[in-house]
Amino acid sequence: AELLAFCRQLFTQAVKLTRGTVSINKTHAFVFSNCTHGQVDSVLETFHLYDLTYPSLCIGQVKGEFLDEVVSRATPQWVLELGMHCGYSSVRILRLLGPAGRLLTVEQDPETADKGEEIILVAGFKHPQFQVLACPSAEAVTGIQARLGVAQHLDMVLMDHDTGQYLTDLLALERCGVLTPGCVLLVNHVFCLKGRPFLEHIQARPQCYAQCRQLQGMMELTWNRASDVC
Ligand SMILES: C[S@@+](CC[C@H](N)C(=O)[O-])C[C@H]1O[C@@H](n2cnc3c(N)ncnc32)[C@H](O)[C@@H]1O
Repeated sequence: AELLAFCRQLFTQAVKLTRGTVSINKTHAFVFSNCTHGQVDSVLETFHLYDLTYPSLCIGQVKGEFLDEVVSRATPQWVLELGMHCGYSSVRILRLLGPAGRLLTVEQDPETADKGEEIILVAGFKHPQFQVLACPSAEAVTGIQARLGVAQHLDMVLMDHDTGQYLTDLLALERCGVLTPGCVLLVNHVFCLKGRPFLEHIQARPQCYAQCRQLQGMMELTWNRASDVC
């Protein structure tokens, strides 16, 4: 069965390679025109269908289920997502938030941000459940306190943008004091070369960061800060 799964994966990858490079326009057009508008499950299934045949930047179903499990367990009120792309992970998060739950999602490319926002709306979510910030993560993180209003805290952060930017953004979040004790960080592609400074930072501070689980390069961490040692 494992060999069969491996062969299927190889075949899928080979098919995808013949379909060119990742395209936000193609992803958006496919999902927009093939899903049932207003039905969140249909939106996700249509992303999965696209992902079977075309190259895509979305985290996909396996990591998506990992994300679901983390969100369901953490029951966050405020979630920050860095790297929205076409809105796949945003939709997964939003469907699991409680009535008071809010998502701030960041995408540096304005056209991509528009397309991702449209997919979130198509899935049936409305403002102010979520807010799209079309700017680089560094800018979004710098102004995060103003966005959080009276809450002034984040319960969960998903990093799936530019691995070379992970540490800078994390340090900025630490500095502005918006991470609540117990805040969950879910960090994708954490083991790639550009992610090394981030990994070294958290591994050097076991009193501040507890490493929980990881799946295919996506790592779950908890921010334990309760003193000045961090
Ligand atoms: C891997 S995709 C995100 C996929 C998305 N999380 C999902 O699963 O559907 C990364 C996205 O982050 C954006 N990005 C890269 N660097 C960024 C930065 N510094 N600030 C904000 N967005 C960034 C890219 O434009 C791209 O759309």
